[in-house]
Amino acid sequence: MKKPIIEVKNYSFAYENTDKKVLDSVSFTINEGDFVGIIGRNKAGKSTLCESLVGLLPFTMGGSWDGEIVIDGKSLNETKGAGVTDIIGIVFQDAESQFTQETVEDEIAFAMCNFGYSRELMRERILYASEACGLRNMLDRSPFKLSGGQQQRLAIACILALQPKVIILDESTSQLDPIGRDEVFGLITKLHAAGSTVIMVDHNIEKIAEYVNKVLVLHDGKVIEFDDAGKVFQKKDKLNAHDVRVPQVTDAALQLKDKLGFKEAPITLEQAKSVFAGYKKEGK
Ligand SMILES: Nc1ncnc2c1ncn2[C@@H]1O[C@H](COP(=O)(O)OP(=O)(O)OP(=O)(O)O)[C@@H](O)[C@H]1O
Repeated sequence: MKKPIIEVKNYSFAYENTDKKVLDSVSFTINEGDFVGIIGRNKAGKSTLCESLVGLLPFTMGGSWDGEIVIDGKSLNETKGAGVTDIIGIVFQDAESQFTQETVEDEIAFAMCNFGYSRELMRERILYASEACGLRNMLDRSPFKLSGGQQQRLAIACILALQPKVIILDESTSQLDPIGRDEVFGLITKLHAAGSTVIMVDHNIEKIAEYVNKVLVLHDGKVIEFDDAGKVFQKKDKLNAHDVRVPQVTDAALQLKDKLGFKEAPITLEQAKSVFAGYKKEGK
């Protein structure tokens, strides 16, 4: 049986000086090895949820909360948000603004220095993270002179050097061109295949449908759906009512569902190709 790595139990959160619950009685469990996409309209609370999962909210940045978040068996309420950097790490949208060092190598080393890693361990992890993220031949380059996709891969390498079990990407592909976006999705797919648990916030529904296995839909701070991606995207009417669209291929297939009689609409082009190829062969 899969082991729970993130347990969110009836968690509510309000920013300082407000009593509006930006997250309202949120409960869900993510297991080791899951690849979860978090979707929802603007201001649904997605970033607030991600920052809560790493303990930044409320413990570093303030705010009031209720309920509990447990990361790999550690309650953030008990650790006051600390002690989970080797379990869970977050990559934000604007990688460049977080860089402070003159070279890629120093940037990857930076967090490890702060955590007091030995020189040998740092060297080992720099090689591991730069290799995994395709930056091994760029260690002496300036982080500020990399392309958008390379900068996001560097931001991921900085997190990866700490070898967390869970990586969260909060809209980290939204400012990238299609090539940069594919670079990041390609890297994340590799990390997931190697055993990492991945949580990804992204407005690109097609990419989410293509890559993740579970989808969590947030709306006004509440979890509307949390299930296998294939199941969630069948619920077009419910998602549309919460300002979330389904993949275009699913939308089109749902319109043909009754006529063609398939049980579940495909959510990716690849799936659609095999569903519709079957119909062609059978001459239906
Ligand atoms: N530092 C803050 N102080 C007060 N309110 C905040 C703060 N940050 C976010 N909010 C509010 O919390 C709500 C949820 O914001 P959040 O950024 O978590 O949503 P989101 O789903 O990530 O949105 P988007 O898709 O637009 O990035 C919004 O109403 C936002 O205005």
